[in-house]
Amino acid sequence: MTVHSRPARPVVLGQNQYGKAENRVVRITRDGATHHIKDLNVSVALSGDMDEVHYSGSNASVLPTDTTKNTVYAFAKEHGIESAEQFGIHLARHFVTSQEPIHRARIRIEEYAWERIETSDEPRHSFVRKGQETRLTQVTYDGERWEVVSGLKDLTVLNSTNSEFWGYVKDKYTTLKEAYDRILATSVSGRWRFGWSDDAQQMPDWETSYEQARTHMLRAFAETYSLSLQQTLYQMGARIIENRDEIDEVRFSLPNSHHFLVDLEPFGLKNDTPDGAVYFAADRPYGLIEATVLRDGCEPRIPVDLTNL
Ligand SMILES: O=c1[nH]c(=O)c2[nH]c(=O)[nH]c2[nH]1
Repeated sequence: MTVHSRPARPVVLGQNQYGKAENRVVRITRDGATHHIKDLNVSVALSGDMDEVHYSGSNASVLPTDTTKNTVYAFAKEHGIESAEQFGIHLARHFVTSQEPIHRARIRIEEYAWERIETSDEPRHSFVRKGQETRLTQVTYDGERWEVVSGLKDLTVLNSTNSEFWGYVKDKYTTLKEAYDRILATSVSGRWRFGWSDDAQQMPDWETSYEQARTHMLRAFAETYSLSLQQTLYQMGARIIENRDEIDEVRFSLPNSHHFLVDLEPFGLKNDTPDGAVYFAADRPYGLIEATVLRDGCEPRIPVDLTNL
């Protein structure tokens, strides 16, 4: 009888790779009052001597995908993110040179572009995602009266400081730690209703109105020292009502896009340092904060559920 170390197989393993996909890394670098942001989605795929884990389940050559995730966050803190290319090269070299069974590393990175929200003065820690927003309007006419509701959706904004959240109700299910310096980020969905309702009235300049409402809203987001997203929302609406006579009502639906400070202590790295930090940008679940802000004496007419508009 011939003894084979491995039985002849009618089936063999082909190309394979593994790793952690879509690590959402936000790196804030603080240069005094001026902050810089790098926002990446990093996917790691490793391959090499990985036959055994597939054939027998032996994990002896497997660097856990969880470790590849931790490496991405630790490198973002330790070495910074100069560019997506430089970051990808650094990671790929690390996996191939530090682990004998790993022969190839493929790092895919999407980078999300942000630009600064310009305010009249420092500090500079407010950003808006480039080219994301959609402008909206709804016009209704019954032969006599007009109703115009305009607005936008998918306008993503972020403050890298000047946001706290504490002093809230705590019951037996509350585990949230009070935050004294957190990232505040949201994707704004907002509608505003014009006071113009009949042909005898002076019609607003729609283009100027949109530009100005957007600018006032962004400035209020950037300039509010926030104790909650609810407070920031109110300021954004109030700023539009105060500055734009043609607008009587504003409604916002604001997802609270949570950014969690990554615990890098196990790797000997202090994350929350004066020169900045690395965050995990979670996409769900998210807090959802919604409210209407009105000119005093005006009727609320924008539907509560913005998806119906
Ligand atoms: O700004 C916030 N408002 C909340 O109501 C809330 N709830 C929560 O868990 N985090 C936050 N943040």
